[in-house]
Amino acid sequence: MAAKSVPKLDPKQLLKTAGTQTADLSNHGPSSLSILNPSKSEPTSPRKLLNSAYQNPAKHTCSNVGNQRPNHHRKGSLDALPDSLPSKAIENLKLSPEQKGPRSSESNTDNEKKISEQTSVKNSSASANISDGTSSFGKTSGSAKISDRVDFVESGKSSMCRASTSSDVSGESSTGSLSSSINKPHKANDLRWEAIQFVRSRDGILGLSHFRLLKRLGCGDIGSVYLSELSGTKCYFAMKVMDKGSLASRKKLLRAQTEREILQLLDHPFLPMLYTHFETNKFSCLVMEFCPGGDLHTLRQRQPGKHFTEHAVKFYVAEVLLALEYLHMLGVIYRDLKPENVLVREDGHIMLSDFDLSLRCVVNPTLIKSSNVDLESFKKSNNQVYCVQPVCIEPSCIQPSCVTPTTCFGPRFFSSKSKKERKLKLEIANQVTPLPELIAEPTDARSMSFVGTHEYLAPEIIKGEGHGSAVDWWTFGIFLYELLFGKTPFKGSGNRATLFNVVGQPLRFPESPIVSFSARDLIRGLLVKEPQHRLAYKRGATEIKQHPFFEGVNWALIRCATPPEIPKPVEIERAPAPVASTSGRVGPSIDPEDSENFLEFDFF
Ligand SMILES: Nc1ncnc2c1ncn2[C@@H]1O[C@H](COP(=O)(O)OP(=O)(O)OP(=O)(O)O)[C@@H](O)[C@H]1O
Repeated sequence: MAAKSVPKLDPKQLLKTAGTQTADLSNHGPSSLSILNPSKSEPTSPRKLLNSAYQNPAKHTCSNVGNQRPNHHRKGSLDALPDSLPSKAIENLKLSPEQKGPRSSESNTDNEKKISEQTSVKNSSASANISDGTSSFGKTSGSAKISDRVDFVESGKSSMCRASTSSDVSGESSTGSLSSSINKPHKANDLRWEAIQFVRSRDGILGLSHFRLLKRLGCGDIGSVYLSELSGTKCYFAMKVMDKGSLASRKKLLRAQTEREILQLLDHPFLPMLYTHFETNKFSCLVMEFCPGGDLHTLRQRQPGKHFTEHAVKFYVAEVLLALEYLHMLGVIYRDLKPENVLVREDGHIMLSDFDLSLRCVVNPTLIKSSNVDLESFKKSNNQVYCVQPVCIEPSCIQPSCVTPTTCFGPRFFSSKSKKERKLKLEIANQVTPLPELIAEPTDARSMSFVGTHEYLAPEIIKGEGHGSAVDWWTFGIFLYELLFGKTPFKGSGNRATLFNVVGQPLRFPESPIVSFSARDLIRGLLVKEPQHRLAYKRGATEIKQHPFFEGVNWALIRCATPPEIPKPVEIERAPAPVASTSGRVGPSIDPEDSENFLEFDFF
């Protein structure tokens, strides 16, 4: 599913055409927020922008993707373009460098160019460098060039990483299972994890030749995903294989890098586990958990009436909500929620996949409500607010905000009181009051990018007003609607009509199936066109969790709840390697240097 940018449309014109006024389109959101680290790129003409941002779908067809909707241009595509771009859209595209987000609309081809230049420089230099996808997060410190996550990268032969973050690391990562399980504590007892660690400690390095590629599971805009076995272990993985040459020529290196960096951060039951990442001369490979249950879009098609029961929906969306909350806490705005990207794991629980459209930004978790003491009186007496250190810093975005000046690392609510008094008060608080409420989500981040899937695009993205984490709550509302009703609420006859509907048409519910009041009320709260009035805008996922729709959900134990459906065990065919291409080779074959198996791949 190709990620595409779509031109910004003039909101007023959109409204005029749509003929309905449900949103205050002149509202441009909080004005105090600005985009950091502006792009240095020159103004780009709309067509040029689109040409670079969109790839001709015909060039990148994927013959074996089973889960695509009939409307396969679900992300922005050329057929969404108005015949003549409104002047505002053109203005938008000519924003001064200060106003542009570096990844905006993927229009920032210069940025990607830089990456690609850096890559080629690195390619020609020492081949033993090890890339560290996560080290860019430490950039603000200016010194941390080696992160504790280097062990996820098996080889740096031709790293896609920025030179400044990887060039100091050389040699094979000195990983052991100890450091690995520190990085991913939830995987300490995972057999697949242990198998990877075992092979790595035995052979020193992991590469393509350690895997048998059994079957292509699907392909996306930046690579193909293969079911693969770590040879001789009966441990199965989903391996995403990306052709680096193709990524560079299509200016997708940055997207691939973003996805890898985000995957390296994750350790959550409803998000993919990246077991390892390695590079060959031609390919960049991500080895992830394999989800045999397919995706929720395909699963929905198999339900009676092509929609899930409310009970099942509650389960799936609750898990997705937790995954989004975790991502936001890491400073990741997901931006691409849709049933196709929610995979079903072996145990029936979900796994959110596909992070190449995600945006990383700064977060400043903030305590907004203490359980037993009024925050204002804290501020008066202590002038301190509970704030946790930002988790990550993406050079390409975004202004965060902590609502008040903060003292980081730990609550110091009672500094003026004696130790004894403080202890007592804390004990009482712990007994009788709910947990403190902490915002750890980038609710104020703003990006000007134009990415997503038409039916799921938030109005503020379409209007080009800048967007933040509230876009994930909009998409969450559309997602909830689609699972319940079997269709999305604003779908028009074509992509362009859909965009108009999203911005201008009011939300309506079909008469059937009958859906509870609380479900409709939650959808109404989420699908508010103005992000600042949308549910969860201020306090993030907490607001949604407290909605009556989720009454009875045990958030802490949801991973132990029984899923609505457990996938049938997959018969893993012992297909003899190599996997030959089925539809004529599109991508290059792997040469002997890349793999002893001489595999051939289809790409894109
Ligand atoms: N961990 C996994 N387990 C099972 N199948 C997977 C897994 N990851 C991906 N797939 C399958 O491979 C397909 C391609 O996935 P991929 O993430 O590369 O692209 P995509 O979701 O189509 O979107 P995009 O074009 O934005 O990258 C998916 O549609 C899915 O069916």
